[in-house]
Amino acid sequence: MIEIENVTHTYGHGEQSRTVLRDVSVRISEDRVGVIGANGSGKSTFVRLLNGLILPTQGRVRVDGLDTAREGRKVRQRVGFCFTDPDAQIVMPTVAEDVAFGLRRRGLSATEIQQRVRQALQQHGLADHADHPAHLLSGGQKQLLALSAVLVTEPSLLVMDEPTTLLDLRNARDVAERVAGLPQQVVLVTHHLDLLADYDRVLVFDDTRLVFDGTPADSVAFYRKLMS
Ligand SMILES: Nc1ncnc2c1ncn2[C@@H]1O[C@H](COP(=O)(O)OP(=O)(O)OP(=O)(O)O)[C@@H](O)[C@H]1O
Repeated sequence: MIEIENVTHTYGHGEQSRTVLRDVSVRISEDRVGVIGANGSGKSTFVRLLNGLILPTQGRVRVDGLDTAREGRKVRQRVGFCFTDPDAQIVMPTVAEDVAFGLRRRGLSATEIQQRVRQALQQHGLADHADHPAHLLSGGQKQLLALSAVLVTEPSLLVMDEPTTLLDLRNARDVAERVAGLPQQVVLVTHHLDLLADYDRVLVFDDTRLVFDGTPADSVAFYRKLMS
């Protein structure tokens, strides 16, 4: 369960400050939740609140009862985050090392780590690339690597901020289909509205506010009208 209570977020201080989210309150228990809205409307800021990457200036964010401001480490163990650009997430030289990186400090044996890494790579079509240099993968493969590196840690919530924006249509569909089949709760920010057709709920942001909250069809219709 995600609970957002009266959250306002302001970047910077004084004259340079900029409020980008205003008084957002929402409780999310559905498995598949989309987040849409114009550029700069506050979507990324909203989802970054969910794993404590950003702390609210006012209000409170809780994930499974854990306050992100007080229990950031525990929250981050539960909440996996995928960015638009997988290069921002790839930290190790080879594919297998990168997936293993997220498992450090989890108290697992080397054998367990190897097993989990092998399984994650198999699940996401990277089994043949385990020893390849990560930076030489294609864009689509890099996003699958980023996804594998997050999922290997077995989060209960997966937050994705426009993970298909840099991908061609085939790779975008591939990522979306993999995400659809996951056991995790998923919160997906996207401008690819068709990816949300089967989602349980879609939130629409506009100019710092959560302005609509409904089914994919209703939310997309609202958003299209907003943009016309
Ligand atoms: N670190 C920051 N410091 C100051 N302003 C920021 C920072 N990050 C984002 N902003 C501003 O906050 C506003 C909301 O940004 P945010 O990235 O949350 O929007 P978004 O809806 O995700 O946009 P997009 O669809 O373009 O990714 C934007 O005007 C942006 O310039």
